[in-house]
Amino acid sequence: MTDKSEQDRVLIFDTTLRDGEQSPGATMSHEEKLEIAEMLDDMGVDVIEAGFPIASEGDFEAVKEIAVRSKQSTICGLSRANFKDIDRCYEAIKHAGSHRIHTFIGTSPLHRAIPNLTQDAMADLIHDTVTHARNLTDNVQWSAMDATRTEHDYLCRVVEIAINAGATTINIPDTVGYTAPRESADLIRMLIEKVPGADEVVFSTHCHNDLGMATANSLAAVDAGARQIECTINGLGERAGNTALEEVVMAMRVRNDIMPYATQIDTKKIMAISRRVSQVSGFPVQFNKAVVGKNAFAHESGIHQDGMLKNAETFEIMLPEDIGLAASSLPLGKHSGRAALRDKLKGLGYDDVGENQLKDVFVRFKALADRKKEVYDDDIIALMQVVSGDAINERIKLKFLRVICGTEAPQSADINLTIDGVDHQHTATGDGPVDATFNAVKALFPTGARLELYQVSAVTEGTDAQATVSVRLSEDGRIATGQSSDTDTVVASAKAYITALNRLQVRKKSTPEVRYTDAS
Ligand SMILES: CC(=O)SCCNC(=O)CCNC(=O)[C@H](O)C(C)(C)COP(=O)(O)OP(=O)(O)OC[C@H]1O[C@@H](n2cnc3c(N)ncnc32)[C@H](O)[C@@H]1OP(=O)(O)O
Ligand SMILES: CC(C)C(=O)C(=O)O
Ligand SMILES: [Mg+2]
Repeated sequence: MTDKSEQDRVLIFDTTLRDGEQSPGATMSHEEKLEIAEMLDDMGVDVIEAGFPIASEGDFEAVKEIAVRSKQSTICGLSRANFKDIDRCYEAIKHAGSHRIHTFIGTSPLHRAIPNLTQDAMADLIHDTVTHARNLTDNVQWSAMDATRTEHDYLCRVVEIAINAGATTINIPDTVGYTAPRESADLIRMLIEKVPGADEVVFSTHCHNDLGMATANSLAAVDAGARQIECTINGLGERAGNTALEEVVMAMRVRNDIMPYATQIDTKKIMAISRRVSQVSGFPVQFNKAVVGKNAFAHESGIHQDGMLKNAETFEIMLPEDIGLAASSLPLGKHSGRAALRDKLKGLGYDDVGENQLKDVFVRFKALADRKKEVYDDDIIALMQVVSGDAINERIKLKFLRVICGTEAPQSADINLTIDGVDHQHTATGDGPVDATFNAVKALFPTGARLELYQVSAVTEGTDAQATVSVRLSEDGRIATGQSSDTDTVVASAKAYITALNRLQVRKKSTPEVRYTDAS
């Protein structure tokens, strides 16, 4: 493999604050833009496109302040092909230690029709505007909007004009995400080969993701000679978005054997900025998004978890730490196996779980996982409590429970308990479904037990969370507590109440009479 210092440098041009912000609904506040710009600067982005200064007073002020505060990144602003835009852009970016004017115009037949310009008239406009920009600064980027749908001859002609007028970066955007990897590479290669002066400038690629090929198209362009990738955090941007920064950067890092290019991005900062951009833009990152998705380093299925526990390289091609993630995760769910459960129990401090107990908890875990999307740590702890509590005494067992509740009183509970091996059934009413359930239990197993405490807590997240119910009963100075977890709060309440009753029986010598003996 080539030494890093000898590898071709690919510049990372981030346009989260310009193209990214153009996504409907992604508008960021002034302070949020400053914060994101600072994070981009810190992570080593070469060029930050901070905004479109002519667009609004707010955009102008944001670009200006980002320029003032910039440390190492070049600060760039966008402008159309007219002097007014370019002047306004320069006013905003000139405060940066390193700044760039980015000017563009749509060169394809469809886009030439927007300002209604002939090929020649547009060529003249490009010459004049790039020259104007170059008179203001020596760092000028020119973009041929919709380049991938522009006639090749015309594209060569206007690229040459822009170079001769002083552009230092030539950007070849796939504005509507229309190209494909081979074509993307061929276009850049063709321009570099054919346009006089092409070797004097940096060719840049700016891809959109309408067909899901933005990352592939950008990397193909780099392979053909482009040395700047325009991208955004989380792929934010117009319509289906832009090339995602984290994807191209990590692709070149992970597959450096076949893409021997270097960037100066501190990849450990990827996760933090991804989360922040998601928060400030209000655009959630899809769970299975490459590199930064919630599931990108998570494995739920048993075979994968087993593999991961034996060697993480079996199912992961990059280290989570390399993108700033503490560790991979092995969330437990219905597809998980014993290996992951054992590992989880260990992690939770259950070091001495024997094979039989593991078997028992695994059966309960699978049953729970069938009812829940994800089984959380607290679910496992709750299961372990049930497993160890079960061994104590189970005179009373819950066999069946159905409650009727809602706005119309009275609420009722139809319960079937197995008491000392015999089934008993009773229906009771009460002030709410839990009260009705407790009344039904009391009717079947009458004791003098007093309810001292009833507490519900949602131990896991979501509407399918497990509720943990704690019940404390007292009788003749003796106290017993029961705790149970279930996705159904009333079921958890019944089980907790019964556990407490069972424990109370262990603590007293006499056993009460059972009032109802026949299950219906
Ligand atoms: C592919 C891209 O991402 S391009 C960037 C897109 N981003 C944006 O448009 C966001 C910021 N835009 C804005 O705030 C506004 O559109 C402004 C301030 C730039 C212009 O606003 P308005 O003057 O009201 O014009 P409007 O938006 O209605 O139309 C765009 C005008 O710019 C012209 N235009 C579009 N692109 C260019 C260009 N590259 N160079 C010169 N003129 C252009 C259009 O022909 C049209 O001109 P017309 O009004 O003479 O018909
Ligand atoms: C302004 C240009 C570079 C653009 O965003 C595009 O063509 O997609
Ligand atoms: Mg764009």
